[in-house]
Amino acid sequence: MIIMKFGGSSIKNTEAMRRVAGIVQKRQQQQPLIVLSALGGVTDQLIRMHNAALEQRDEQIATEISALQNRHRAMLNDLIPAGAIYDEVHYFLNHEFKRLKTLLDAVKAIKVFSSELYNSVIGLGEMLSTRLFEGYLRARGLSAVWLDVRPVMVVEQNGEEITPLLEEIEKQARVRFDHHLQNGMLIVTQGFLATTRNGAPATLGRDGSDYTASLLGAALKVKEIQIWSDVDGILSADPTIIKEAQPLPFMTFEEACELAYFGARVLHPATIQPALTHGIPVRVLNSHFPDEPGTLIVPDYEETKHQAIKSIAYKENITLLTIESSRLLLSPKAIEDIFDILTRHGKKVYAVTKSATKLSVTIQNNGNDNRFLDDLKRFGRLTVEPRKTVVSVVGEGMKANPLLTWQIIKMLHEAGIKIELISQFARQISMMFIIDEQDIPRTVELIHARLIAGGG
Ligand SMILES: Nc1ncnc2c1ncn2[C@@H]1O[C@H](COP(=O)(O)OP(=O)(O)O)[C@@H](O)[C@H]1O
Ligand SMILES: N[C@@H](CC(=O)OP(=O)(O)O)C(=O)O
Repeated sequence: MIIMKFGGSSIKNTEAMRRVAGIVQKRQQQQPLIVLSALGGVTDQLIRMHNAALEQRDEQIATEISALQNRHRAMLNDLIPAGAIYDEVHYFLNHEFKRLKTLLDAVKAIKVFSSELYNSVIGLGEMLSTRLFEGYLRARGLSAVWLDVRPVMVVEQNGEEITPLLEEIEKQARVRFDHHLQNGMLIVTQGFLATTRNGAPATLGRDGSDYTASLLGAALKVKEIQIWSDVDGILSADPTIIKEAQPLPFMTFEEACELAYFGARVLHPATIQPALTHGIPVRVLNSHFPDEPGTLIVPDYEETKHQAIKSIAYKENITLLTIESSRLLLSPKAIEDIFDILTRHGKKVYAVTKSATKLSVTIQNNGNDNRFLDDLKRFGRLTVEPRKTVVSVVGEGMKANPLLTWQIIKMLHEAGIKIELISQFARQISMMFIIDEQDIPRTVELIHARLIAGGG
């Protein structure tokens, strides 16, 4: 059995969905369980609708709802001929659109943010896409069944932190999925969606469908977890900057995790952990070119070692905070308190460096609430530098080549690119540094040309 997860880019229109159905049909012998995201762009649209409802912007809500309905209905009309399956899916979609209106009315009525309402609204896209796809598979004559992932994907929610409850997920997956699998059915289910232990709607976070795939893969002990996207695998750099970026045939779990964490959007960073725990290989494939081999992510293998740097990733919208105070010299508790403040305000920390009296941390700039800065000022002189980027270069071979760090620093210095902060563990597979946002293209191009495409 395998998991096949298709992201929004793979099912964004009728043609794409037909292609995906063909891919699944060809691999039926491997007993795939299919995990789908919402159609490309739909989750963003649902977030816009939710925000419009909070701000009572009725006209915008009406326009967005009709665009969403038209898009799904047009696909239904194209994909499924008139008949019982069409009627069933049509009824389901209408029911979900009505539910969406009710939820948005509730958001408008209470006028304050409710995480339950928010999660219900933004999770609706996966309900629509999966029902459409399952109906289409049946219309093609395949034995498919639509299953609701929400009672299976049980999580604990603590503020913004989501922890999947693995034992419960495994138990629920066995109870709800096993007999369909034994009957040879193609299960179609939703990525991204989850439910808290108390039954409240939740999600696994943006781009979380990859994580769903690996959690289900681990729960059902599958042979392989496949992440199907719109690129030929994990590439040597972001293809939007480097057109000639090349797919990497193999990666270790550790390399993939680092790259995903530092911005290689093609894979959600949490995907690796459940797969790693159970030693299940993850393969990243292109739904536009399904016969390409893609990238296979495995615990370890020899060939990786020869190329020092394999890929480069970056994460924008980073703020560099530096606190300068003699308290940092004398009180270890001050550091604990600083991290406590960042955690309480939901700030994800990417890199940290400390000297005798200075502490620098880089955080993702999420949201406009800057009250945490006032809290941090209590500790000493605070410098806030926004619009930074964390860049990470990754490759198993870096362990054996400490001079690479020096080469990168020298190269960027000669190009006039200022590095703000460097973070690297000794004998590790990655190195990370902070630059100005405006220097991203030049930095990525330089490192890719000289140290990745050039072979290092
Ligand atoms: N190193 C990388 N390798 C592959 N893709 C990358 C990388 N860095 C960024 N990307 C981007 O990630 C995109 C795929 O992620 P995403 O749009 O979330 O796909 P999906 O809808 O399939 O989940 C690619 O189209 C590509 O532009
Ligand atoms: N639809 C959700 C979950 C997801 O994973 O989407 P995608 O696979 O298209 O990145 C989101 O946009 O966040």
